[in-house]
Amino acid sequence: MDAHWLALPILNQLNSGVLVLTTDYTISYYNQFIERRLGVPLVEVRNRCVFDVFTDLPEAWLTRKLDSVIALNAPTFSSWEQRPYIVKLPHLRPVSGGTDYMMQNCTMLPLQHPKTKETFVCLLIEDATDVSIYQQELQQNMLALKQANRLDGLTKVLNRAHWEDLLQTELLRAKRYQQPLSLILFDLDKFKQLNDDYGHLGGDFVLIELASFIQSLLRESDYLGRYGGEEFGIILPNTALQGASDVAERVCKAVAEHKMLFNQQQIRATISLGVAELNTHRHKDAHDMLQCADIALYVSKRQGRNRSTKYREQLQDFVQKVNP
Ligand SMILES: Nc1nc2c(ncn2[C@@H]2O[C@H](COP(=O)(O)OP(=O)(O)OP(=O)(O)O)[C@@H](O)[C@H]2O)c(=O)[nH]1
Repeated sequence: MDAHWLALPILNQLNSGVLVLTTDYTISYYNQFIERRLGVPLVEVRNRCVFDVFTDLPEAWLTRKLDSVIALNAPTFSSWEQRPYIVKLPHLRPVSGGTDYMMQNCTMLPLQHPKTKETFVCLLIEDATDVSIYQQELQQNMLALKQANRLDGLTKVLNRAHWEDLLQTELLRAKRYQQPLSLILFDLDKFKQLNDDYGHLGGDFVLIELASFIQSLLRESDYLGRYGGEEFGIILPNTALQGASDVAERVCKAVAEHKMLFNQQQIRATISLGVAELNTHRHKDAHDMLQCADIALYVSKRQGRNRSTKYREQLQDFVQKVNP
């Protein structure tokens, strides 16, 4: 069967762009897919240089590609991920998802006229806008999911699992590069009473408010995490004991002075803190360091709350005496 008569109707119904160029880059043909989007009939631009008609084309890149297709007599492909579009065309999607132009996969094919033997290059342009938008959405959702997995649902600071992983990573890093590393554990004082006075919602409000307030007092390189109910931890990379203790004192004072408003009632809360520095000889993992900070926190509680304590060896004796 002679199939020539099929070509034109099919080319014009095709849901892809077909653009045919001569070897000196003049337009020989484009189908209705391009015509509709460009708004210029083929007869007006036939035999004109493609770079004069599509002024946004990446000329240097495209001539290199076209020349190699002609020279090698082999097709080449460019995906929207490498180059979002070659021929700048609007997409016809009602909801653009932030993309103004049609994302394109483009195959460049060498063609030869059967009679004249003249060489042409055909650019087959597939609309990849939908795929690119789905991929963007997927990436955004994956990112949000990853973030959600790392954050505490109530306070939106790091959750315990992720925070502990970070502590272990920072501990290994500090040991490897012989840098200091400190840790603060803190716990809200008399939080049970606060829950009783203002209800569980009031308690939740205080946790959320203080987590965000304390976060604002820290460096971006410090990691605040929720360790348990009303217990939190701060990892301070590259910080020695005295520096971490200064941070703890500053946070303790700021929290005590911070007024919070819940249901037209003013709430004040205090915290007790324990500070420990990494001892490369004694601490083999994050758990050992946490234990020291916990002892220091315990001492702060025993000594009247609303204060911070630096960990030192003698505190072990203090704990022993109180809890024989
Ligand atoms: N609202 C609220 N309360 C919580 C949450 N997690 C733990 N709590 C409460 O925090 C209180 C902690 O009480 P305790 O462990 O006795 O400590 P405390 O009352 O803070 O006393 P000290 O730590 O000794 O100062 C308990 O009543 C828990 O129910 C939470 O997510 N939201």
